[in-house]
Amino acid sequence: MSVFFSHSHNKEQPSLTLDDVHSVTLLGGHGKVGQKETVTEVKLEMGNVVSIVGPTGSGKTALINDIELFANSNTPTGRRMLINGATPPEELMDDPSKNPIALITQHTNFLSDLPVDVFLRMHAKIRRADEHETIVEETLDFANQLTGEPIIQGNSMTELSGGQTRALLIADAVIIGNSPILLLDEIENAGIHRGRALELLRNYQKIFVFVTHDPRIALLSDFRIVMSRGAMEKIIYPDEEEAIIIDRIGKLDDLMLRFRKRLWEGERLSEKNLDSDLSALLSSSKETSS
Ligand SMILES: Nc1ncnc2c1ncn2[C@@H]1O[C@H](COP(=O)(O)OP(=O)(O)OP(=O)(O)O)[C@@H](O)[C@H]1O
Repeated sequence: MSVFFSHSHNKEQPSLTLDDVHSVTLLGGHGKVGQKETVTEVKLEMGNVVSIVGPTGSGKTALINDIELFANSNTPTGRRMLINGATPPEELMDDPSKNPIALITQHTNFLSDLPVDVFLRMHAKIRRADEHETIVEETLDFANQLTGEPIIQGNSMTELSGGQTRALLIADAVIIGNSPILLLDEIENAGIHRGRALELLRNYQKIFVFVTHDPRIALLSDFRIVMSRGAMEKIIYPDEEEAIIIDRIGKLDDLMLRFRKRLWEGERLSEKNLDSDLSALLSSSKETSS
């Protein structure tokens, strides 16, 4: 028996409300070829923003699925997931109003064709009756800061674009659902402002776990879990040098976004505008580092 399956980890919590959740612990299992994971224990605490990085097929989605499924040595990875240091009670999985986890992927959708404001008001009345009017506004405002394309309240949920849907799903889970644990699987491809999203999310004390291929999200996280061949291989905390680099990566990213916008607007790219954007980027990087 492995050392981390200690007696205390086998305790089951009697019952738990969303506000009682303080931490999630992952106890390592094995990788795709049965190799034992080098990282045997990871603790995610309230307020943490964490990224999972690694090449395609390295097991990033399998890792967040373990969190979502309350893994208890019963998934292909053999991992275990604990809440507040103990095995979560089964009722958490069965009752959506008690489940502390919201998983949002590129394929998650709302199953409703109601107008946006009607849907949000209905959800808010069920989840947070006493403050439902103000939180609907807060939710829409938050979603609109995440997406480049403002959401029109009267539009039906099914008319939302992919980016708007992802933004509203996140806002709804954070504010109305009040989920303490949010798992976000590659949402960066869905028209969400990444740097801004992280800044905004940090205003809410939650555990945010990003599966990401985006360097900006990975470097802005509190730490990153590096996956390899289905296993958690390393945990990396950003150091001072990375804190400096992130500023430059942000500028490179902004440059790419500018080019993308030009393409969207039907412009033809030219060497001249590439050169002028690159030299503006280089001179602002020099100013920052001097
Ligand atoms: N520890 C493991 N043991 C057994 N199978 C695993 C393990 N980890 C991942 N797998 C399997 O390997 C395949 C690829 O894993 P996964 O989809 O999680 O990779 P990924 O890093 O999310 O890939 P992508 O970046 O392409 O989305 C899946 O079929 C998954 O079930």
